[in-house]
Amino acid sequence: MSLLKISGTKIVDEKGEEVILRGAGLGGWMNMENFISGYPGCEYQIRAALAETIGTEKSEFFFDKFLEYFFQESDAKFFSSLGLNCIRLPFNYRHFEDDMNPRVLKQSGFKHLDRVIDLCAQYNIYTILDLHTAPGGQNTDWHSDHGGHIANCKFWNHKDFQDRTIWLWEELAAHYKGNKWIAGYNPLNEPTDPYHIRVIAFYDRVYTAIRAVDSEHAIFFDGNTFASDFSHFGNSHKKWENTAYSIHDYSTFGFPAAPEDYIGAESQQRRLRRSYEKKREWMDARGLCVWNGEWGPVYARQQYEGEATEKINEIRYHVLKDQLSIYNKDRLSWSIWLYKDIGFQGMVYVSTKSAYMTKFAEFLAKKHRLAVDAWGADISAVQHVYQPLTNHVLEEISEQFRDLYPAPVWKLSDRVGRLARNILVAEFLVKEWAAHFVGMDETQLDELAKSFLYEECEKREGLNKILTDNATLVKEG
Ligand SMILES: O[C@@H]1[C@@H](O)[C@H](O[C@@H]2CO[C@@H](O[C@@H]3CO[C@@H](O)[C@H](O)[C@H]3O)[C@H](O)[C@H]2O)OC[C@H]1O
Repeated sequence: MSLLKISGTKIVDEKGEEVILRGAGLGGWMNMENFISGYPGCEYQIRAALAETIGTEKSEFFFDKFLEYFFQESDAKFFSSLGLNCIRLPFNYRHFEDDMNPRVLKQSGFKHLDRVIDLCAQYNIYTILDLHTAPGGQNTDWHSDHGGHIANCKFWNHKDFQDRTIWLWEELAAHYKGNKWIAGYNPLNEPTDPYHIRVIAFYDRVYTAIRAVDSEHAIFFDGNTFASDFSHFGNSHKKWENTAYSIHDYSTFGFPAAPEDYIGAESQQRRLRRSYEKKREWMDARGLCVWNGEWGPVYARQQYEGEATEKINEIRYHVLKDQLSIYNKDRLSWSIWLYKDIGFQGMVYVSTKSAYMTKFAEFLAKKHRLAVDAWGADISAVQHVYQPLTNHVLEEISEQFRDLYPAPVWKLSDRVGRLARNILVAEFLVKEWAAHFVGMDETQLDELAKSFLYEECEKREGLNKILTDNATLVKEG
């Protein structure tokens, strides 16, 4: 067996036969996220708060146990039993480099990443390494773990952050060179470069750096603006070999803010397809390989949406199926977001009866009510608080100055409330989250982390069935 390669529009094996990668992202693990792992704000904030609250030793013990339990052999076995063959592994640079000790590799970063890559390999699952959080933060959102929202942020304006990212990829490429179960490297998740050209210059640099160390692994480049826009890429692809291009195909119909209930009407299907086709236009015009690195609806939860849960989720499954039928026709490789979480989007989720969910039940309900997680937020309970602020901006700022990048992806009305909730209010909740750990000993911390163990989790059967059906469909096709 040799490494997978990109050949024209396809991913191929050593015999030149097409391999369609179908799977999920392991978000919330080596790049923790508020709505996935169950806390407010950003990972660096809760790590600092927990260390302050219970001490560094206990805090590190908890996070290490969390990493250990989150993905184990039983997860790989289950995942492969569904007929899926690839896991995207998002990680945070902080596992490999300390901001106060830049360019010194932390070998400890490989402990869990190597473990999971090897476990997946044992079950014939490819992995794709995804740098989800780069030094300085490469996008406007919580998942690049920098605590701000400015698109023209540190990563794009300070060469040193880019240099450190290049250095990190050199180290990673040297470490993983030759590993046949790694399908490739995804050097930067969802860049948001308001000028659209610095991202291309960065890709040139990271491509050259990786290739100098590792000439074999495929590279998967995300489009700008949350992997949706390649319109400024021009002829850049001519410099990049063995490279595929990643779109993130989230449909508004799969979220609480959908404009209407999805019933599969012709106009809705057209909208679904159009939004997908627009993202891959640049690749299609040039015969390049497309990978859908993130997509998928979020789901209603009994504890929040009550009786409406089932009906909402049927609608979301309908969106999911219609997206898959588009992808199947195109023989598209995809990675659904998300393998495991606390119950909003994952194929597998932490049980409401678990130690973690019991301890945090009230706190998580408050977070939900305050809509402090931007992802799929239901803002109905707090809209009245933020509407005056939106009105204020509308009254005081003339139309010509309202469209701040990433507009039109971020609309003004979303932007004002979203930032206030997701950054400002969330910050006040960080210490409240950490306070739940006061007085816990290692046995109790272990128990809490164990809530994320596969054996303790529930499965989103409807979602898994649809994924399996489609994985098989394509194999037979
Ligand atoms: O870590 C992931 C993260 O990668 C992902 O990021 C979001 C992707 O979607 C972005 O909004 C979409 C932009 O395009 C429109 O057409 C879609 O309707 C929007 O959903 C969003 O701003 C990013 O944060 O999200 C989930 C995280 O867990």
